[in-house]
Amino acid sequence: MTRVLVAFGSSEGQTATIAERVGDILESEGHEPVLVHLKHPPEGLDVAAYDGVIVGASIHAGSHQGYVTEFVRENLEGLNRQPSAFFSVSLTAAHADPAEREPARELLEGFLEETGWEPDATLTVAGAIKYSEYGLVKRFVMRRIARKASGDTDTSRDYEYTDWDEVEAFALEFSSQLR
Ligand SMILES: Cc1cc2nc3c(=O)[nH]c(=O)nc-3n(C[C@H](O)[C@H](O)[C@H](O)COP(=O)(O)O)c2cc1C
Repeated sequence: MTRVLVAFGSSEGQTATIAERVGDILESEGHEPVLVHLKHPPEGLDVAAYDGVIVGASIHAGSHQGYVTEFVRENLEGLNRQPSAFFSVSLTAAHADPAEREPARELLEGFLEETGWEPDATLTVAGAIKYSEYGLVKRFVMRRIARKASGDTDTSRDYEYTDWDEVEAFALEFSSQLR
């Protein structure tokens, strides 16, 4: 059985939910997924102990979580040696207009350039707005971002934009490369 590390950063939980879905798909394909939140990685986490690695991170104020960048930098050699994939979660990826989604792709490419990582597959995927879970400042910031990206500014409810078919296709494609 192939062991796959699904390591992620998540500030409000949507990337964690996506990582769980990726894990479920890998499991249904006969692999053994191991999910790790990189904010609290287990001691001695070693990518060499796995047959493949998928990393996920979300974008806040134009950057992915710093602790994910750090993880990729520290494990660069191992990541570039084995099957690996990266998915980036953002609100920019929720734009209906492909041209408006481009900055999400640019941030993903910038992350890879900055770290030197060359994953086999990448995905930019739309996240969520969880107004009900934000404090006052975050709600204000998010409402401004949402006005531009999705137009969903009713702070009395939450919104999920993630395209689960896209997530499933990404996980299945990676799974097929592990055989
Ligand atoms: C304070 C804040 C800042 C954000 N900044 C950006 C941003 O600069 N660009 C973007 O595309 N999305 C931005 N987002 C949207 C998040 O990427 C989106 O909500 C995502 O689902 C968060 O994933 P997480 O729940 O795993 O942290 C921001 C969200 C918050 C709450």
